[in-house]
Amino acid sequence: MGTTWTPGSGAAASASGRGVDGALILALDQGTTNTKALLVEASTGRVIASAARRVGIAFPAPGWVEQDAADIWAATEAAVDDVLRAADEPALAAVAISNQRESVAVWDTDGVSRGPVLGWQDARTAGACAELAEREPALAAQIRSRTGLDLDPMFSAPKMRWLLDAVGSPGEMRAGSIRVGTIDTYLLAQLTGEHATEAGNASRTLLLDLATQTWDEELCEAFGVPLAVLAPVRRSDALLGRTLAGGRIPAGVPVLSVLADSHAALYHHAGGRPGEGKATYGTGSSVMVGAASAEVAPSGVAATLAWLTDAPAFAREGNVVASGAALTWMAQILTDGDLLALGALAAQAEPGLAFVPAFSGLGAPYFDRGATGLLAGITGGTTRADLARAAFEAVAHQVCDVVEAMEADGAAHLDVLHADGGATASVLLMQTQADLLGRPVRVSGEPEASALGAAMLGARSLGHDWATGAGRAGAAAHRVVEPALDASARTARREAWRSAVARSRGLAATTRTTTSRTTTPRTTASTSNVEATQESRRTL
Ligand SMILES: O=P(O)(O)OC[C@H](O)CO
Repeated sequence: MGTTWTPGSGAAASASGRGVDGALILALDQGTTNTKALLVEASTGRVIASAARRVGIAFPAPGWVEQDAADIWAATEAAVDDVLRAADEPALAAVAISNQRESVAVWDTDGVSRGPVLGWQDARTAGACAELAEREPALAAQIRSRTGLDLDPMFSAPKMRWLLDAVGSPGEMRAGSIRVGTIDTYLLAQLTGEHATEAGNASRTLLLDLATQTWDEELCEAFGVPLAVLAPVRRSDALLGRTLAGGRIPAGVPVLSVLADSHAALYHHAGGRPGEGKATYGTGSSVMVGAASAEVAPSGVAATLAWLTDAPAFAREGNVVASGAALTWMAQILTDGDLLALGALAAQAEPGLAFVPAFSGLGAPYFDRGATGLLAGITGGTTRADLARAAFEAVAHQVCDVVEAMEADGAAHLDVLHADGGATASVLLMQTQADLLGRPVRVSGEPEASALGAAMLGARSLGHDWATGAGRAGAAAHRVVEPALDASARTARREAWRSAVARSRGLAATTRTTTSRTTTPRTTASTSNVEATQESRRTL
C-alpha cells in the first residue's frame, strides 16, 4: 500500500563523493521527528553529506505531547557523528541551526534537563489559556497586538509557566539558576554553553514585542515567566557562541546563524525578497508570506518575526489543519491508501464537487472548531474520480484562503508561492494551486530547505551570498507552474468553495468571507482543534 509520494531513504548518512571547495558549514535541522545534519559548502551551498537520526515523542495523556531534551541532544550528536564520519572528518568553518518552534525545554545552568520538553502540539494549557482570555480580554488583545499571536496553548509562554510550576522553585527562578527556552536556546546551551535565544524563535513565545524585538516585561509578568530564566534575545546572524570541547564537533567552531525551521525554509526559498511566500504541504500546511512591518495581521493569521539581521524581517503565517491529511483520508477510502493512485484517479475528473476536510474543525483563517467535514455537490453521476479530484481541490483552496486573509489589509502581497513538502510531487495539485491562486507556484526540488536556509544565512557571515549571487551551485532543480485558468472560471470555483466552507461552518451559504469576524481566532497551530481534555493543573 503506497502511503507516500516518493520512496523513502533508509540510509543513515550519505556523502556526495565529490571534492570540497573551501569552507564547510555544519547545518543542523532539529525537528519534531528527527534531527538532520548536513555538511554544506559555504561558497556554493552544495550539500556534500547528510544524516538524520530519529527523536522520540510521547503522548502521556490526551492533549499532552512530550519529548526528552537529552534524547534531542543525543540524536543531534549522533546525526553530527554520522555526517562527519561520512565526509571523513572535515574541518568546519561554522555551525548553522534551524529548529522546531514553540516547543519548550527546562534545564539548569549546567545544561542538565530538569523536565520534559513540552512539544509545540502540546495542548495541556488550553484550559488555562481559555480561562485567562475570558478573565482578561484586554490582556488577550494586548498579547495579539504586541506579539502578533493569539493566546493559544501552542505557543511557548503557557508551556514555560507550566514547566516552571512543575519543576522550578521561586528561589531558582529569582536567581536564574533554572532556565526555560525554545529548542534553539537548549541546543545553544549544549553546543556552546551560552544562554541565548534567536529572535525569530523568541517571536513564537507570546513574550516578544514584535516592534522592539525584545522581551515584553509586562507579558513576562502576566505569564509568570521571570526575565531571569529567559535567555537574552540575539540576532539570527549573531556569533551565537563557539562549540565546547568534549562534544562531537571540534571545539571553537562558531555558531553563525540560527533560524526557526519554517522561517528558515522561507529564507531559503525567498531570501527575504518582497512578494515571495511559501507553503509547506505536509499533514497540514504552513503558509508564510513576508510582510512590510510588524503590523497586526488580519484576523485569522499571525504576524511573526521571520528573522533579525541588520533589520527585522516580518512575516505573516497561517496553518491549515488538514491538507495532506485530506489526501490521505480520501486515499484510504478510494485507493487503499495509495496517494499516487489517488492522483491518477483525480486526473480523470473535472472540478465540481467540493470537499471540506474539517475533520476536527477548520484552522487558519477560520479557526472554527465547530465546523464539520462535508462533501457538497454530489449528484447521481458523481464518480470516484470526482471524489478524488475534490480532495486535491480542497488542499489548494485552503492555501488560497490563507493567502487571501494575509493580503486582506494590503500590508502583505504574494506574487509567487514557493511550494515544498511531500505533496508537491503531485503535478495535479501544483497546477490546481497555481490555477486557484492565479499566481505562479515555484515548486522546490529541495528536501532540506530549513537546514539550507540556516546554512545560507551562516554563509553570508563568511562572505558568501547565494541568495543574491549567481545562485546556489548544485541546487536541486525546481519547476515553475504557471496559472492556466481564466479569471471568471477561477472566481466561480473559489465562490463554490466558499459556499461549501460556509455550509461546513453552519453559516449562510452565500457568505463570502475568508475570515469570520464572529468567531474568536483561536490559534495558528495545526493542533488548533485538539481539545485538551485535561485541564492545566495550574492557572496562568
Ligand atoms: O518539527 P517540524 O518540522 O514539524 O516543525 C514544527 C514547527 O516548527 C512547529 O511550529
